[in-house]
Amino acid sequence: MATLPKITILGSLNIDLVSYVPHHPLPGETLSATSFKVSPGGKGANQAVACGKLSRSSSSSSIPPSAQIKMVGAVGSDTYGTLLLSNLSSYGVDPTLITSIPNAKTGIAIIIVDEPTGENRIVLSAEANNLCSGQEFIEKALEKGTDLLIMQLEIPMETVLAATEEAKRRGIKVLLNPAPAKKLPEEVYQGLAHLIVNETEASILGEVDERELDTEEGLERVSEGFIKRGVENVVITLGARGVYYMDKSGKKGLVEAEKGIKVVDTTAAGDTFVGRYALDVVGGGFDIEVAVKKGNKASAITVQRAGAQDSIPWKDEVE
Ligand SMILES: Nc1ncnc2c1ncn2[C@@H]1O[C@H](COP(=O)(O)OP(=O)(O)OP(=O)(O)O)[C@@H](O)[C@H]1O
Repeated sequence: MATLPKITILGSLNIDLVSYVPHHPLPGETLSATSFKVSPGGKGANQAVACGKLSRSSSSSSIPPSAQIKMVGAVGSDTYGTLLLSNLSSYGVDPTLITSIPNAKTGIAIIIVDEPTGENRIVLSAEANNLCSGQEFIEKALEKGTDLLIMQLEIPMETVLAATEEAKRRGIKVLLNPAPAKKLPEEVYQGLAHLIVNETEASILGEVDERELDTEEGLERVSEGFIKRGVENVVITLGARGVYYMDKSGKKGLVEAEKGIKVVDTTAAGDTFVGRYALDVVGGGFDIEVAVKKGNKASAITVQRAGAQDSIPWKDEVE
């Protein structure tokens, strides 16, 4: 049997503790929530789940998986850590390279959602995610046979930078989704295979006003800027407008978002896009336009469902 292409995600794992309230509490106020839920999250884990679900069938037997997905990161030695690992397994992601750090706590996001308006307030405690540093993580992320390394910016920047440099040295392709946006050193862009940004990230990293992205000419200028800095493939996701792409050969275009759908919750739309696009990167005969169109279709399914990882479609739902 041919070996499956291998994608590794090096990034964050969090547990979201979500309380739904009739209004945001005032200072000193104790408020009863109308409902509460615990759900696995973190951009790293969400993108790993997107790769896992989109590379295999929900019924597991009918379609064989199209890729092997591994996650590298850190959790605490608590029940939330255990929950995150078993959750990844259930979505087809191999969690065995994730480090459970003794005496550390798992990353937590405390989210309060005002039910009438949907406005949320979030307190993020990165905890174990902040301890994701050192050569051990880089070696795991670049294990022999890795075809693509995906990273975001919810773990220490020095880990992302060191892993990027080492991946380039070893000839392993990197897909960087620099979220949340932070300025990056220029050498990151040089030889970077795939850069996927949303509008906010594009304007911060591209050093332009967000209004510049309102027109196709503006999107072209910003993308060209990244290509000149050494990126091979640039993708800007535009929410309800769709996706803009450009590669170093000059191939470019705007793919419109799917129309006539009922948008319920856009959480994890970007993560779904990254997962579907990544599977095309390792699938052979990569064509940026085709990869972007598939990503756009998959994330249109995610926005029609509530939740984060739950809302990401399986392979048999997009084919
Ligand atoms: N309202 C929508 N209708 C159709 N498709 C959408 C809509 N919103 C998002 N999408 C799809 O999802 C992709 C990613 O969305 P977006 O640009 O908002 O990413 P993001 O800001 O990284 O999202 P998130 O952080 O919530 O995961 C879009 O490029 C588009 O393909």
